[in-house]
Amino acid sequence: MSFSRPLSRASFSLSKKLTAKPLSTALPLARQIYPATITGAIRSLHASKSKSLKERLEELIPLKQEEIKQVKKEHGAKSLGNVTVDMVYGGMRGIKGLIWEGSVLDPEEGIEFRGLTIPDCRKRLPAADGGEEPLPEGLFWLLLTGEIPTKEQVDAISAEWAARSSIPSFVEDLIDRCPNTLHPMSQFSLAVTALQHDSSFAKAYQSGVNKSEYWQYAYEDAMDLISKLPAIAGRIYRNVYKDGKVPSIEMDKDYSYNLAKILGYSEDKDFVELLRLYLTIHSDHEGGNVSAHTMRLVGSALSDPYISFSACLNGLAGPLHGLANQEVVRWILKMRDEIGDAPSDETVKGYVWKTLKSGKVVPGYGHAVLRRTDPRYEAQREFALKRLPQDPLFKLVSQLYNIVPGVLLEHGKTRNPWPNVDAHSGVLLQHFGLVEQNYYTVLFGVSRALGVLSQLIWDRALGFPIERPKSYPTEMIRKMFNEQK
Ligand SMILES: CC(=O)SCCNC(=O)CCNC(=O)[C@H](O)C(C)(C)COP(=O)(O)OP(=O)(O)OC[C@H]1O[C@@H](n2cnc3c(N)ncnc32)[C@H](O)[C@@H]1OP(=O)(O)O
Ligand SMILES: O=C([O-])CC(=O)C(=O)O
Repeated sequence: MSFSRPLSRASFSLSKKLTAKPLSTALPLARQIYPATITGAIRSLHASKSKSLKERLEELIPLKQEEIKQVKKEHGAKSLGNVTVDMVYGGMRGIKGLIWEGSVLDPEEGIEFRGLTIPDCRKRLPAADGGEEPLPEGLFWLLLTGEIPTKEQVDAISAEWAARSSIPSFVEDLIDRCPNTLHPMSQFSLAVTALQHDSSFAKAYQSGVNKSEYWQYAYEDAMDLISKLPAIAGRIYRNVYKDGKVPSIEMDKDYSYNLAKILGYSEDKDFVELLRLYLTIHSDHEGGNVSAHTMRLVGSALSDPYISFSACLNGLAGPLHGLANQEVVRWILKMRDEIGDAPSDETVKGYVWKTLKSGKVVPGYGHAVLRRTDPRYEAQREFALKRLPQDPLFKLVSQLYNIVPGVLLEHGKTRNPWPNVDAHSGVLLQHFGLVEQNYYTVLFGVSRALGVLSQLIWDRALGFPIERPKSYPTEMIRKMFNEQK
């Protein structure tokens, strides 16, 4: 196996994805799946310029309800594919069992947010004044409506999120009482659960509100929760790693700037830009990943958005999922300690083999669905090549990109030898001085809120039922098929 082969294939994907495309050719996957919705959404772009997000949703919900009624009438009895015994034992891989409106993941193309790839989003979503990267506020609008908002609409969301950002003092106390040794993700999940105290959805349900109105309360909770995440995430960071003093939010600044400010890094424009990109690209990855699916499952019991999101965060905190970004940096730093910061390719190869032979995974590589370099990795690599090309850890990450896929192919087990999003994110944060690896998944969680909460609003608007798939014990599977012989 030549070392250069994996990178050249990845580079090919990169250059292919970065070629400027008109929107009409940038949407092949989405068009196959929901042509009318996407085309309709694009057509309606101009009509909706003066609307607020909630007003626009009010218009879109009855249309989507009607569309689903039609789809069920026309196609309700058709099969989406077989479910084999292997699939059931294999983590349900490949079973088409969920509806998720905001994004679709194609193994070869990567993620599309309402039909837009990551390069499309970086080109088309509004950026901050003087900035280049998309504002996550715009991505949230896109996920919810399928439309690209104007800069004014995005600014309105920034202002609304800043206005809703304060957290109750008992939640501050709760975070302050956590020992510094409690993992930041556990503190995060705990604080989000406590915010449930003020859930509009839970209160409305208790007061017996009509189910046709559920989405409005889910919307209010989602907006409040997203708004409060910087105050929570920032407080955890300042308590665990700094002096415990939490800077205040600025009402006229965007979400990423404010998060950067609370963390203590807003002076560095490049860091703020990184955060805008980071929060955009980590937001959504269709419905089957552990965090999104957990959100859907828990929310389907009409658990309110806060406790559903807290469950989602607990899933994200697993090392095979979001926590992998922490594991990647730990693994790279350990490698540097063991073999130095300018190792030969052969020495790096030996370190990767040592990890595999000790029965561990190589963090940041492989994916349950993707069969190419993750476009989120590519976006971060592009950011690094432009803004920190000489960073020594970035150089190690690039060297690993050249070597790990070849080793994993030779090892012969991993279905996808290419890097995923987590192989890159931590090294960028390290560059800007945010070196505390255990904190990284908290930032991932802030971003994931945008995807899972936008879908939860739709779940309530569309009246999706409680999730309850069928299960069997092994003994029954055996008997079922033995009897057929
Ligand atoms: C945001 C995200 O969640 S992205 C994913 C982040 N996670 C990581 O980077 C952790 C490292 N990667 C992995 O563990 C896996 O590739 C996962 C969890 C992402 C996907 O898991 P799967 O869909 O089961 O992967 P796949 O079908 O390729 O697994 C086949 C075998 O290869 C192994 N494998 C997969 N990836 C790797 C890897 N990076 N290093 C070593 N072995 C691997 C699996 O553990 C499995 O081994 P087993 O048969 O002994 O159980
Ligand atoms: O899609 C997955 O299974 C995991 C992932 O990359 C994500 O959730 O961002």
